[in-house]
Amino acid sequence: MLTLTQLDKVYKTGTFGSSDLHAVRQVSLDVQRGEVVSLIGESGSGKSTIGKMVLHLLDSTGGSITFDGRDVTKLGFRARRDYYRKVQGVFQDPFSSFNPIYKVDRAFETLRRSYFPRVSSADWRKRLEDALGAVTLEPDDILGKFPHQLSGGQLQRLLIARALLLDIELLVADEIISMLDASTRIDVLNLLGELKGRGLGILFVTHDLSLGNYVSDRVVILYKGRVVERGDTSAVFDDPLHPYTRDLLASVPHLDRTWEEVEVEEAERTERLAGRCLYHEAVAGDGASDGGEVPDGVGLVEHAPGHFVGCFRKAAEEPCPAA
Ligand SMILES: Nc1ncnc2c1ncn2[C@@H]1O[C@H](COP(=O)(O)OP(=O)(O)OP(=O)(O)O)[C@@H](O)[C@H]1O
Repeated sequence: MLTLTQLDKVYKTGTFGSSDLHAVRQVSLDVQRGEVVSLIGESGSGKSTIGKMVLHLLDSTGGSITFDGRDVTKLGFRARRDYYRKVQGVFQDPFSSFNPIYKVDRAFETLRRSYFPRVSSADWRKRLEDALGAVTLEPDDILGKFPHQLSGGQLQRLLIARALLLDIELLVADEIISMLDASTRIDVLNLLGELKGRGLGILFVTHDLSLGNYVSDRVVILYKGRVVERGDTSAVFDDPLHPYTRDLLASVPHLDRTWEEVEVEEAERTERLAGRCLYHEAVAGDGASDGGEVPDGVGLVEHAPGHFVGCFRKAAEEPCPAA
């Protein structure tokens, strides 16, 4: 459904845009219907920039984004409207998504005016109630209220309901639960699970590995704007290959294992992978040059079925440890 191919974003920074900040480098990934793909990385790794490019809130500087085969990087006004029927985003801070001086109903009214001007009031009310029901909100508890009269979790679910009114096929969920308390978090996560069950594709942006592990079918690990590893969630979490992924995972406490057990496992893995780079080994094995050429066009090699890893250097400028 959604395919990013060698997507790039360079921000112009500094006085009069004199410097370049390469925030996203050659990122390739895809999201299919009915699956959750998590984009995981530390702050500044380029996750939100990718989400915003998918949502057409930012222009890319290279590569392509296609939705059902159609390039969506250069949509005109009308085509963009159609795209937003199918693709919507929900962001971290639900409070800033609502204008505090208007009742929350206004967010739905603007949607109705833009997309459903011919729908009767009775029909609209029914659709609204269905969408609110899908996110387990009672219309009478919510409608007619100002944003400050609702909790963060209620507002976040309202935003998801608003997206659902459009019959979306892809949701970009950017850190949508990081501002919610623990009990509301699980409600929203379970809601995402339900929506996925109904065929929605979700690009889930998070810096939280545990969340990524909990919700996703596949994960994409991003470091300094590059994909360093991606694959089925269990493959990446059970056998992290890239040094960055291993560092990330080693820093997460495990409820089911002691630190000692984790340390032994990690020491074994470190010994197995020391001084190696699976990417360059695979490239050399293929008879390709070892000079940083990209054999598959995305800078990753498939180490095991569905499990891809990039060069073991930790930044594009650094030398490969195996070089
Ligand atoms: N509008 C902008 N102009 C210039 N640089 C930007 C802009 N937005 C983001 N950046 C820079 O691009 C890089 C990636 O930022 P981005 O917000 O995509 O990262 P992130 O992984 O989503 O981080 P976080 O989890 O903190 O939101 C960072 O170095 C950031 O400072």
